Amino acid sequence: MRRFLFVGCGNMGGAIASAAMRAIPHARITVVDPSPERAKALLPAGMAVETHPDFAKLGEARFDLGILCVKPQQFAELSPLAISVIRSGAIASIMAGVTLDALAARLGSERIARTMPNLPALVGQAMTVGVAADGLTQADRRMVATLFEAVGQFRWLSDETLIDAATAVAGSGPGYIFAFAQYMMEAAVASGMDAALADLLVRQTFRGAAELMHADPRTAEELKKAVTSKAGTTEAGLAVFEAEGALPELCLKAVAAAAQRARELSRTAAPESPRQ
Ligand SMILES: NC(=O)C1=CN([C@@H]2O[C@H](COP(=O)(O)OP(=O)(O)OC[C@H]3O[C@@H](n4cnc5c(N)ncnc54)[C@H](O)[C@@H]3O)[C@@H](O)[C@H]2O)C=CC1
Ligand SMILES: O=C(O)[C@@H]1CCC=N1
Repeated sequence: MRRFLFVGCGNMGGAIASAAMRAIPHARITVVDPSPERAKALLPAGMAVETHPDFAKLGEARFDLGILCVKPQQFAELSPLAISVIRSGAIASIMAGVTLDALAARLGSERIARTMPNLPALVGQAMTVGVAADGLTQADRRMVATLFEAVGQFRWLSDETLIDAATAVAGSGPGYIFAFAQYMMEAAVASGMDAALADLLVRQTFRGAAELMHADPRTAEELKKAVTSKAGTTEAGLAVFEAEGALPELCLKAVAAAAQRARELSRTAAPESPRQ
């Protein structure tokens, strides 16, 4: 039996805890969240989860893995009691921009993984990367990988500096895709469609394109060419997206800006004193 402690059960904690309950046999899940009603609403009905508003009743409890799913500011405010419970086992953080050094300094433990999942965890299709501190054992690494494989795909990174780029591409990536869908819907409405039809056309086009890209071994560029007829409509649309300074350059700039923000968050969340 694996005992998982979820610290924070909002969008991401709720999604990962739900998947763990479904996919990991004998997982025993405990959730601490000051909004237990919201937390329960985000978890599947009828599943056995112990939910607490704080750590008051957990002083003696021990866990195999604590998963930190709070915002970085909320992490900074965790009580000494919370920290002593969390560090009873291995620890996985999903917080953007909180480094292994900052985690180790605050938690007083080296059995830590810093991970970055994304919101499609809600439908079991997350992309998660992780980087392990030296103190994480092989058994801990397998436990962390098993947890994140329950919500999608998981890869270990060998270098922590890559996690900022991974955050900019995959952590934030669904937000860019949803923004693109939003603008396509707005363009469809501007072309005369009603909002419901625009919504249907864009949702199904995104779903179909994503499933094709998953199922078909051709590269994204090859698939793009398969849609594009010589002197046809796609070519006309792509000429706008691929004009100088347009989408390719915007993607480079957006990923660089998000990675830069991740680095800034790391500096803000840096430990006040270096770890011993
Ligand atoms: N939303 C996203 O797409 C992604 C978010 N992340 C990271 O996940 C973390 C959580 O993000 P969301 O789930 O979106 O936020 P959220 O606001 O939905 O969830 C945070 C939860 O933590 C709870 N909380 C606050 N203080 C607490 C405490 N002292 N003890 C226990 N629980 C406490 C809140 O009540 C809330 O339910 C952030 O650090 C973010 O960087 C990582 C990847 C993707
Ligand atoms: O926007 C953020 O900071 C978090 C991390 C990746 C997705 N959401």
